[in-house]
Amino acid sequence: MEASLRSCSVKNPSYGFTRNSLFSNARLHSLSSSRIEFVASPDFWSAVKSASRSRALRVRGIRGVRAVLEEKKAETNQSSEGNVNQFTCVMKFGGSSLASAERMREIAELICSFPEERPVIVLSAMGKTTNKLLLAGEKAVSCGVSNAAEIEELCFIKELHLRTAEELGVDPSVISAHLEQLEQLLKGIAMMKELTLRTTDYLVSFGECMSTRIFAAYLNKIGVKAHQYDAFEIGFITTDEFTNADILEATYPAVAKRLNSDWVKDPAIPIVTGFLGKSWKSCAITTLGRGGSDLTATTIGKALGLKEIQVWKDVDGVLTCDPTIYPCAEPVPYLTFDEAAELAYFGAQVLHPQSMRPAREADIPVRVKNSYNAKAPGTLITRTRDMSKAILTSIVLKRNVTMLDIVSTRMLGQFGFLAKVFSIFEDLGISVDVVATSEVSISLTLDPSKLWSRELIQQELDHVVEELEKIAVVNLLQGRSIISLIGNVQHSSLILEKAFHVLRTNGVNVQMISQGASKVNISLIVNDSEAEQCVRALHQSFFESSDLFELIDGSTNGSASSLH
Ligand SMILES: Nc1ncnc2c1ncn2[C@@H]1O[C@H](COP(=O)(O)OP(=O)(O)O)[C@@H](O)[C@H]1O
Ligand SMILES: N[C@@H](CC(=O)OP(=O)(O)O)C(=O)O
Repeated sequence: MEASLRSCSVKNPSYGFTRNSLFSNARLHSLSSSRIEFVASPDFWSAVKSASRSRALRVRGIRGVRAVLEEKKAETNQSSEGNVNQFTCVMKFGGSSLASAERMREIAELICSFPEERPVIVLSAMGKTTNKLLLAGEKAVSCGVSNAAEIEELCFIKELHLRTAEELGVDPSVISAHLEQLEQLLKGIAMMKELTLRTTDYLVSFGECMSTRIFAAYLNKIGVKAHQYDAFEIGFITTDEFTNADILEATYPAVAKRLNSDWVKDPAIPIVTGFLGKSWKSCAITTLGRGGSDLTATTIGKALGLKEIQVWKDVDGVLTCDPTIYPCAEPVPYLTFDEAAELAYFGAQVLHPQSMRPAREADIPVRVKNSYNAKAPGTLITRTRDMSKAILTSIVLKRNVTMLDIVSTRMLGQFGFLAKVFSIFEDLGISVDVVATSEVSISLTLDPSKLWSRELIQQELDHVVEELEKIAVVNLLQGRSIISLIGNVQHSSLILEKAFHVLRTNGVNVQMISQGASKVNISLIVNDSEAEQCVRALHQSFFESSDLFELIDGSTNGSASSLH
């Protein structure tokens, strides 16, 4: 076992050290009368940390002597708990990379093509399995117990997973218990005629539980030793907001300890379920919100202190806009964590909105790559990047947004208006996306899916308006879109000048505008019906013509594609 070197100096050197005073799970490295150096097992360091906040330790066998442990940096990779790290990177593969046996074979080859890496692998469910499971759950509520086994989506999922196992030459018994339990669960839902959020999470967990079992079995079959892990069994502790749970801090040391110590006992590539966790209160399975496997990957990256987090998608990295809106979108080579977080939060499906947080906290680069085109450089996301030539990075569209215009019924100079408005949103548990204010009025937008999990239903909206009307005149406007211009807000005047020119020539009236405190995002609110046309026109203007480059540095040599 490789281990880290720690040094330990004695505060009262007159006592000295002997070989006998060594800790049972530390190996002697060097010894003098006042200083001892040893190689410690991963467990040792966490025991020390939990035993003493000051990191001072009473050395066993020498009464009265206090030793101060110092960490010797940079000897080896360290996990979040100071454990020795056995792994170099995390590689996450989404549903689009795992849609069939053929794709799984290619992913196995891809992993093996990096023999210098010791990766942790995070997998999503195969293809569109999560959507199918959700649909199966909805159908089960009203189909009757006797019809539950025949639900089309259940049959599809069974067939896909059994066929994949067969085509990969894997024993179907690795998933047969799960398929059986899934059918039982759907019958249970049919019997109860009810699908709670907690049951929804249990239901969708079958997707990741099965994809990881098939893939780990396949790697073992081709001679690559792998070990399947359910995230909810290895320390992914979450809040109990079912369908949109948040990772709790306790996750980091727990996951590091489990993965590292298992590797020490029996080295094998960990194949971990993305998207899933365990509620700290109820101990039930939770999910991290749609696309949550990205967050699983960055959490593991931080827990293990890895050098890189890779998320493998079906596109050549983060693109200048959603390719389904405009196929001419181009890859963005570099992004900061802030840019990527804004982009994800404001609707770019390519990354989970919370996934940048652990990577940013631990300062670990995230690389977005294409599993269909591994040679493409992808997008590298880091804390900082050269912004000297950056103007606009990406254009993001969030549809189906509700906008509220709130005008105070009191006089100008009335203080506390903003506080009152926001306390109403807080009380109702509603998240606000974009805000623009004056002293007596506020325009804001509400997240369409209220944290990704459920629709802001009309009843809830009526309730918001009712509460706000106690202090203001309220105008509710539905069917709006947020177009977010992610980029270098140092050039905000230039970006706005160009954007408004484009929108004016396309006959579009902007209904609200806001520049975020993060200084990487300008948001424009337009009608849903005009939004896609706006994105295409903005893309053409910002990324496909060279006049912007000329405007920024007066040069005529630049190309538009160097501007992000
Ligand atoms: N700005 C963007 N850059 C790249 N992809 C985007 C962007 N906006 C939306 N997408 C969509 O995100 C998809 C990739 O994300 P996702 O489906 O979650 O991948 P996976 O399932 O592999 O994790 C792409 O196929 C693309 O259609
Ligand atoms: N399977 C889950 C989690 C996930 O991250 O999926 P993907 O990586 O395919 O976006 C979902 O569909 O939401």
